[in-house]
Amino acid sequence: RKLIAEPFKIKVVEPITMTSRSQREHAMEAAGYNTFLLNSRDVYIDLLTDSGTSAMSDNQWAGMMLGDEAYAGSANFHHLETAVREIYGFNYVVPTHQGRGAENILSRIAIKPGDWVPGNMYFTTTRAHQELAGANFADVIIDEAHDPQAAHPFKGNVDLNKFQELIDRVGAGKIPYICVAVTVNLAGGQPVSMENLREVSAMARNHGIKVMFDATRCVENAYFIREREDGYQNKPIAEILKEMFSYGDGATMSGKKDCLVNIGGFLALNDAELYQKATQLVVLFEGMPSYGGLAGRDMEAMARGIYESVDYYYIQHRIEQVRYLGGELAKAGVPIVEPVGGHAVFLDARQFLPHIPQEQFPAQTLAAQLYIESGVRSMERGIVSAGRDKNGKHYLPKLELVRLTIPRRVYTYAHMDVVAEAVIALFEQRHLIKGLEMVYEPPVLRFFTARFRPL
Ligand SMILES: CC1=C(O)/C(=C\N=C(/C)C(=O)O)C(COP(=O)(O)O)=CN1
Repeated sequence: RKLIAEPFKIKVVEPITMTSRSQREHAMEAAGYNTFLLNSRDVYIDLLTDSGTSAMSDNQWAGMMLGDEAYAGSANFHHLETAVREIYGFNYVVPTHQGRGAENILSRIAIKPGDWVPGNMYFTTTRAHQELAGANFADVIIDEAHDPQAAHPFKGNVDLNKFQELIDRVGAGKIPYICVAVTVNLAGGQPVSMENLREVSAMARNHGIKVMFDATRCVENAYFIREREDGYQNKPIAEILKEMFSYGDGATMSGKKDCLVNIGGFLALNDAELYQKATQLVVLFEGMPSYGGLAGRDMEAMARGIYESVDYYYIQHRIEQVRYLGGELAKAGVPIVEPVGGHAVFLDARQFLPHIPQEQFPAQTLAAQLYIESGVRSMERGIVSAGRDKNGKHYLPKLELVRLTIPRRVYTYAHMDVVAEAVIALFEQRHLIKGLEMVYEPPVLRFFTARFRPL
């Protein structure tokens, strides 16, 4: 594969340092074998998340100097509003401090206790806010999404039969909206096809059910449509994105991913009445509707990031770099989720460590061991992230994954090679790896602060 050179040159660098194995063993033990609890200074290559960890451009940094910090009516808010209207096509924008700020508001204004919210697989904070507002989450993603080896080109697709079955079972009146994530993080950064969006939108609208996107990685989704769907081969990314969102009524957005900022998000809506309800709540949780918990400079950086994110050469490099890492691992026989997703390579911890039962947290174990081996930080996306159901039983997800999440415009191919070498070295000695037991379990979103020790 001919490497696609970075479509940027480096102007500022942030030195990174390598630690010794004994330093890493002590750091991992002190962090309770939870990579979320490691200190950044002890991490060599940080693949914990692509959220808020991307590099801003000189254009965005210039925007930071143009912060209109007026409490109300900031010029930067109007820039953000214009960018959302132009690029995503939604009428109204409510800025929030990040994605979950928007999820909180959407859930509270749209959900009544006892409602059902179907979605293409769950995401942790999204489902938490839906359940907090009294909804039941229903997974309506196609079966292939739960099979790490299924090579379906659009594993994020909604299974229309599952959606219809839910409507028949609970009634459309109990379903305020369907949440369509583009891409699907926990399935492995998997996209939804335009055809599926069209069909989901038609079915939802026939029943008076709204379509709300989780737009967090929507540009990556647009790239996969351009690459894999007939009729979209040479369409500009911005045009594909606009069509995607034309099938929905709004979106929650974590700007910390595809808007290329370190903090920021928004709730976008088309319905004036819903927007009015959102403005009544945003003042309670985030701030005035014209800043929503963000400084003017942050809104400016996000507005500029929205325009930059639809540049073909930027997104082509981003996706191909992730795919390069996946390819290096697959070539060495390391089990990964196929096809390689948009923002990360997901190691299949079940196949990597078949001798470790799910109750001994194989993905948590693998992430901890990879850090000790190499200083590379990754994230557990398995039974620990899935948490417990209302009756206190562990959810037992089919996907027990370790996510190697690639920040945007931060690492080079040399870093990808170092990561691949480390994972392959660990794979060759995988039979020596032992499981973990959980010694501290928080009640909500336990994966952030849970602690473990080796068995
Ligand atoms: C698909 C999706 C996400 O991936 C997401 C946050 N993701 C994180 C933090 C991640 O590491 O994947 C959020 C929440 O966004 P927030 O971290 O509050 O800006 C919503 N939807």
